[in-house]
Amino acid sequence: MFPVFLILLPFFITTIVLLISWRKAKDISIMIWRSYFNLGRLPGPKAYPIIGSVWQFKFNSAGGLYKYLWQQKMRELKLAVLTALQAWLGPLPVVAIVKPEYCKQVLESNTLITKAAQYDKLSEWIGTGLLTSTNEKWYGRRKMLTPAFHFNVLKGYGEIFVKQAQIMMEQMDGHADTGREVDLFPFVKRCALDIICDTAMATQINSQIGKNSEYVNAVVRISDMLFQYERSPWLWLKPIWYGCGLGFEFDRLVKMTTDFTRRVIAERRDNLVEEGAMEDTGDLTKKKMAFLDLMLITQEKNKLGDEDIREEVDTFMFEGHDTTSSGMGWTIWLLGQHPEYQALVHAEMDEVFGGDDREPSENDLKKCVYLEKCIKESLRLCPPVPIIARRLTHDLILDDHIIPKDITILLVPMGTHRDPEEWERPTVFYPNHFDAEAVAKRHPFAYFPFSAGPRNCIGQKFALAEEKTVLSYFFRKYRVESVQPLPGNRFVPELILKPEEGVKCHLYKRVRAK
Ligand code: HEM
Repeated sequence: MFPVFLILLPFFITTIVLLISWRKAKDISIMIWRSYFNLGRLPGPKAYPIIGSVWQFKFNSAGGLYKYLWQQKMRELKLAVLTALQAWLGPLPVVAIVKPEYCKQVLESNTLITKAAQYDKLSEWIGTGLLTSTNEKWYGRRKMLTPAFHFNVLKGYGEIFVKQAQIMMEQMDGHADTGREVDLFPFVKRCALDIICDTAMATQINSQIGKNSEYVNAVVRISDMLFQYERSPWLWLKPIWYGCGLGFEFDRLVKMTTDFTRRVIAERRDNLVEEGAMEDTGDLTKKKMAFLDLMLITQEKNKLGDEDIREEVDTFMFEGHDTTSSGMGWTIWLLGQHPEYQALVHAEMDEVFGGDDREPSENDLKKCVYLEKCIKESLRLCPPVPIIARRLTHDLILDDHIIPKDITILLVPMGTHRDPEEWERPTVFYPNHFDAEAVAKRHPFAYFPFSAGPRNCIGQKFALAEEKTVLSYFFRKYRVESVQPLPGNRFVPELILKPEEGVKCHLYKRVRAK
């Protein structure tokens, strides 16, 4: 009996693998077939077999999708408002939706919560943590991690925001009043990275003062490679991905960063044990602790393995620093092009803080109302997460279009945020878009930089508090003039939206009203 079983085992496994691949292949073929018949009435770029529409997109990423979708195509089709588009990424169809009502249908759904295959490569780094998991795993993790973003816990992070903002000011100081331009983006990025390492892992990597550059560079390079992979269908073939060396580089960097996280987790556990702080004493929202501490303390109760914790920490590392640095970078850049709005921010800073360099209290930050409008307006024009992708787990009816099950649907905040039916000045920086009366008149899904519905960004309050704290220091101290406005400095729609040429500015110290 035993040897027969052993002989049959490989056949059994092969059959299962073939069946799974066959079922997957069958589902994909049905979806492609149905897409040919159902998507024809949606506008979109011309597609050819195998290569699809990618030949239309320039391969320097700055030229890509946005330029095509929202400028060229709208002009060609004489469309005032774009509602939805179809395109073919290689042999696979995607539908991009823009109309707020369509976005509502997807984002509010409790069933359309499955991330698209486009996140699979990212999962090789961050695993299937909160961002990439689905169904039961996602529900469990969301419930477990929500207390880490409780108002009381966020208050504790204020100290870290302040400490890192002060270091950023020191680092920038030598670049003010020099008559030379300076790219402020790397400063903001390192500040955001140090903040997330300290809050997520209780670890100071001190990238602002030039430490741990190997880890920092690896995180940056992985993000670049992920975007290169997504927009180049030929790289999806393993022989090409590895043949051109990218695959090996990617695997090496992923191993390096995940090993770093594993080391941090082990050291942190030892510290907590030493401090006698591993006890789960009930209401954890009353304590000030890093996300990692929360997971370690509740590890047994939540049945988490070390690798489960590792993937959540790396998820925060990915989602929690590139996004906020992009948000702060764009806000500085946009205010640097609009001295009239920057003067209003300065007036607010002087009113709230006088000539003081003090740490902003909760109340101070509440009073920075105009600064908040500018941050929100920057997130409108330049949303750090430029594309949100879902795999449809059932057919979706959008007006009279049937979007077939299994297709990838893309929500594109940059398009929705410029809908001329919703925004008074769709393509220009205009902080008054966030006046209370204007907000009340708008469709609730005309603005979703943090996504919306059940899979919204768990870190949005964290992000806004961080941005307000850091920028309140920046605008108390400096006036800024951007060197390159659009179109010279274009959007790079990587996984996170970045300015192609950085945030090049002239920086001036301010004389503050007391
Ligand atoms: C300006 C800053 C930020 C923006 C614009 C932003 C935007 C977003 C968006 C659009 C999503 C949905 C992504 C998708 O469905 O594919 C998301 C999800 C997420 N964000 Fe953020 N984010 C920001 C900051 C942060 C921070 C600071 C953290 C953590 C500290 C964070 C953690 C997460 C996590 C864990 C998810 C997955 C949530 C889930 O699926 O349940 N984000 N974010």
